[in-house]
Amino acid sequence: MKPLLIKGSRLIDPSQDLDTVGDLLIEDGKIKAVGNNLNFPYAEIIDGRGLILCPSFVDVHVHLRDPGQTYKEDIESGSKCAVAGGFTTVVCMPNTQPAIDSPEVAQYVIQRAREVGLCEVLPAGALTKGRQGKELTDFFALKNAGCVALTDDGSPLMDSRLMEKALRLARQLGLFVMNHCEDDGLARGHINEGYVSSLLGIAHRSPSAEDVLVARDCILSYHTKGRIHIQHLSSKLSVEIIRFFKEKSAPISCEVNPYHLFFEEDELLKSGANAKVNPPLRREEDIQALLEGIKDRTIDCIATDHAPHAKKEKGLLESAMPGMIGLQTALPMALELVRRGIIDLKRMVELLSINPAKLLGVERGIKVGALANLVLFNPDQEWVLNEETNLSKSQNTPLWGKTLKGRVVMTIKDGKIVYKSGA
Ligand SMILES: NC(=O)N[C@@H](CC(=O)O)C(=O)O
Ligand SMILES: [Zn+2]
Repeated sequence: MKPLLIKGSRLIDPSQDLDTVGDLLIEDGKIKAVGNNLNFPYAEIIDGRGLILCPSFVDVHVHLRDPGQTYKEDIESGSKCAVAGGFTTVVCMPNTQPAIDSPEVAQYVIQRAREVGLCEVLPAGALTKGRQGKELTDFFALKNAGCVALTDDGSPLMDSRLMEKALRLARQLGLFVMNHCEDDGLARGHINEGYVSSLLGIAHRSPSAEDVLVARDCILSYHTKGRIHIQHLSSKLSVEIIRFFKEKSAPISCEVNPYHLFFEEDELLKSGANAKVNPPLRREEDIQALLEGIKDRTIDCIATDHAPHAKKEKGLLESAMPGMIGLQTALPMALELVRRGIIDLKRMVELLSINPAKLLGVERGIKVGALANLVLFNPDQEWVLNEETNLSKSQNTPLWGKTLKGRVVMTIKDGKIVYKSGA
């Protein structure tokens, strides 16, 4: 591979307290030099002027639907979406068919991702066999097969005794537990409990469903000292509960799906089932609480919960599958937070790259000698997510056909260009 010399971009890396314009040389997969007026005659020169170069993004919550539901996404199409969105590491959820509840399925995912050769795909193993919530999986075997975390995502683990045991066991194995926090009994409905659910007469999923399980899992993490990662936060009170337990030094981390930072429940009246997601889009007061959590570091990372569904699965609201695709839209949405003055670019890179990388123990950073996992993006380029630009097998997002601001120009994984935008 020819060395790459990216010249004149704005280099941003909060882990190195770096925000400066300069040149960066990549050789043999690693960052070889960072500085001004670098000249290496044998290198491929990339003009980075007017662009931002930062550590590539890490997504701890994606659904690649492979094995078993590859009609709506697979490891190849999902990897293409990831690198086009600036991600070079993703954690894929185990709600596949069969579930990732055995070493064999975990190994399939890892091998397939290596064959595709675009993005590092790290499987999360299921917490319980078949994600049934009844019997813990073999955490030791799943860890040895390459699983980095354990979750039954798509479903909560309701049995508190099992959750307590899982936290203890995962801690001993150096794994962490993630949970989809919506209490089954309170989340039988489809959309947020509010004016839209009453207007449409559709059964709701109350915020209490999330708050109750977030509180339980924080309490269990506090007592067991087992690491819990709360997935896709959506409610005001759950942010406050996590803030309280983080102040008591419980080993808790959490994520937010960008859609919950921008869209209220009334988006369902505009986008129909394309705005149906679990947990559901809620209200302005929830959005404000999540944004507060983004600012004061209660929320550790942005995770897309990229959840592809086929058109036929996004018909009537009640029967539609919940979830939205998000790998290619995370950057423009996160940049909108910067444009609105809610966070700065350094905090954005922390949320999309540095923090999720730390959660997983994967390396990210602009420092000489580090593996070159980088993304070069144009924060001002406008583009539309449509048939031409979408790389997912699915199109389920309220952002379909909308103009987005901010686009990846190039994504580099271990020194190799794995994505280059056509435009
Ligand atoms: N978030 C969703 O609404 N759907 C996810 C499952 C999940 O993450 O809960 C999916 O797999 O489609
Ligand atoms: Zn979930």
